Amino acid sequence: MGETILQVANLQKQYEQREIIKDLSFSIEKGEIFALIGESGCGKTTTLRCIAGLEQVTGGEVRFQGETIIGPWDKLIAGHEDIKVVSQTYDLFMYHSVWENIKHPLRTYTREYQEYRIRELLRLCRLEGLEDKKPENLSGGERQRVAFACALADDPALLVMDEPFSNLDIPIKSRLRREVRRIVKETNTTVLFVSHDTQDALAIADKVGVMKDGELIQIASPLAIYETPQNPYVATFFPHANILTGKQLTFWGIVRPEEENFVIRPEHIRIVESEATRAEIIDIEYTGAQDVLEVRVEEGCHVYMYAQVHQYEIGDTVHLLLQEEYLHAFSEENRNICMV
Ligand SMILES: Nc1ncnc2c1ncn2[C@@H]1O[C@H](COP(=O)(O)OP(=O)(O)OP(=O)(O)O)[C@@H](O)[C@H]1O
Repeated sequence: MGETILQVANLQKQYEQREIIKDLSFSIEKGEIFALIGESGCGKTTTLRCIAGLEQVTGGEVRFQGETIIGPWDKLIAGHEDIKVVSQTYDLFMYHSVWENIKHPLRTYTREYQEYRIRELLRLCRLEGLEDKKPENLSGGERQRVAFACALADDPALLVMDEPFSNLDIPIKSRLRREVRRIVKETNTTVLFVSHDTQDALAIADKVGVMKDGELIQIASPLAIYETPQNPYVATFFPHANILTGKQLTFWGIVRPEEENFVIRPEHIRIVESEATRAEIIDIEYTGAQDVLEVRVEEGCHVYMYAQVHQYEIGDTVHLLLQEEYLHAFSEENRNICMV
């Protein structure tokens, strides 16, 4: 077990009598990347702001490096000097060079240290050659890296990022996610970030917390969140999840308690040559690398699965194999927590 750097205990936050954060508890260890994911409006940004000391909490406590975080009502300058927040808009000085931007958080250090540290950050964030440019003339991905360099400059104990990849195109996003993880691990920085994109969380987090209506409904590794979601809500946060009842599993000859609910991922349903379960393809979505098939097994029982592109047509009859070893059952008390 590593050293716990942040502990959130029974956090609550109300705005005008409305409960936004109900009762939130989790902790982060030093060097860990923690992703908070959830639908729009579920309270992710509010949680980040409470943790960073930018909002007054209504109840509970945030402890950072063993000390209680003080809210803005009790502090002249809101926030904590060892927690750096990177906002969705990056907050850069658009008319000053990249060099000047990174120098700003280092202004209290000696000139020699500033030079050394800026060069190190330019290398780390792959910004060499861009130091004289102004952010207004950079691409979205480059701006994001500058914001990241600025946030890391003063070596914060905790980096808090709100939707860090939301304004980026998909190819840039995927590369930047890998870069962020590399930099964070290289510098042993602790990161808490929020996203509504589950791919962000799977790609870079060590631990994921899924939020729903101001509560955390599961905290686990990306693998466990994907493979053993606690309830249908978490399961369907990832595309094309198949939620099946025990009764529907009998179409595949699988015998399980009829009233139980299960999830099976699309990659674990396959088309086979043998006379297995018959089904009809009712829709096909071309995604480039593969086709997503929607297949009707029986009236009221449709599943999603993946196939090679342009191999099938709508109306084709196929035989399906469901890999039973990948079936995951929801417990009774969690089975009804679904997406609305
Ligand atoms: N200062 C405020 N005063 C009143 N209500 C607020 C305030 N800030 C946020 N809220 C409300 O709290 C709820 C949660 O907002 P929050 O920004 O935390 O959600 P979020 O999960 O980060 O959403 P998104 O993914 O869309 O950014 C929303 O209904 C929002 O309208």
